[in-house]
Amino acid sequence: MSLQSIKYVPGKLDILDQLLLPVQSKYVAVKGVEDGWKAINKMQVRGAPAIAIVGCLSLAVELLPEDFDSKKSLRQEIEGKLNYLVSARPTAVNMKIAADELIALANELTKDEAVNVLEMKQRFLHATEAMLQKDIADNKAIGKNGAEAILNTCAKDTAIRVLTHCNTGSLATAGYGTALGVVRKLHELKKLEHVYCTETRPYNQGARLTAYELVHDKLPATLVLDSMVAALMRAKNIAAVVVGADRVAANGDTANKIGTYQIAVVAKHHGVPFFVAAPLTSIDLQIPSGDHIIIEERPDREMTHVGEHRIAAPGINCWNPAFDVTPAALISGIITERGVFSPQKLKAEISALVEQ
Ligand SMILES: CSC[C@H]1O[C@H](OP(=O)(O)O)[C@H](O)[C@@H]1O
Repeated sequence: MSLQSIKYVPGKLDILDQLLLPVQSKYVAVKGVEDGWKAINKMQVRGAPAIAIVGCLSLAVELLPEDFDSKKSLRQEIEGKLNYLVSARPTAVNMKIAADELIALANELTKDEAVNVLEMKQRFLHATEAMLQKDIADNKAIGKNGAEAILNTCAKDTAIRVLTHCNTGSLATAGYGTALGVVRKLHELKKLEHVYCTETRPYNQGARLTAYELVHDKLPATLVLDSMVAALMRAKNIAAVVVGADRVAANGDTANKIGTYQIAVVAKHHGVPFFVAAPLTSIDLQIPSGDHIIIEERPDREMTHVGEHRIAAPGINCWNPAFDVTPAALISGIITERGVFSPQKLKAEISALVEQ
């Protein structure tokens, strides 16, 4: 059982094909940007941070053997290929933010007369490669900050039960995870009595991926159906919900896997704190609210079939949005690597951090 979703050395990128998990653990080569785009679009790799990392590294492996006759031509290649990668899936913002930052770096290096085209390529490659370790460090910080925030809402001397949705672990990131990183930290602190994970229809990130990670790490865990969340909160004394994010708007509205919104509504009804865990690279201060987030709609077949087996009547219409938006009013806190923020103060506090 491998939990390393991404394997990279300069010139070689392999990803764990998450469409085959948990039955088969198989790595597939990503030899360039077209492979990267297809792997992201088909969801062989998924999860907002992992999408950005695999997208950018797919460009790195493509550029490494290439020679460029000018910095301008290299810059044009970088900008064109990164913007193409952003088009693979529209909702998660991490790929867009990474693309914008790397394009800004390419523009800066193009203007710097002290940098030749070879050095420009090397510095670009190093910037993409740095994403791997930074993501793991961010996730460890998110885990620590999130565990502290959740424990602060509970009686100090008790281990707690938490619920999570979709997959936000090592299979959605470079390692450790965001919301699942918080769960891992609670376990490390011996404060996790039990974690419940939803199956997360129709791609089944919970049943296929989160359960895979929890069994691998030997955490006390139970899989529940998406339809069980209300009954679970009534019966099992859930202390907190912690989920990931694909895009957090400036007012704290959060786009995340479909089903997150209704979990937040049920948590409100039961008085259960509801936390979002995400790196700053998932926060889009350029959009004022969740109304501006594009929600990806995916193929009907993801709903009508499980693998090759049809489970829905032929001819039925389907609606398959991959995400929904949870209003900031339902979110207790947004857990990041730089701290935990109330949605109402997010924009002001993140802006102040970025300006530092
Ligand atoms: C840390 S992963 C964030 C986010 O991505 C997942 O969506 P998908 O599996 O479609 O890429 C899910 O919404 C996670 O919460």
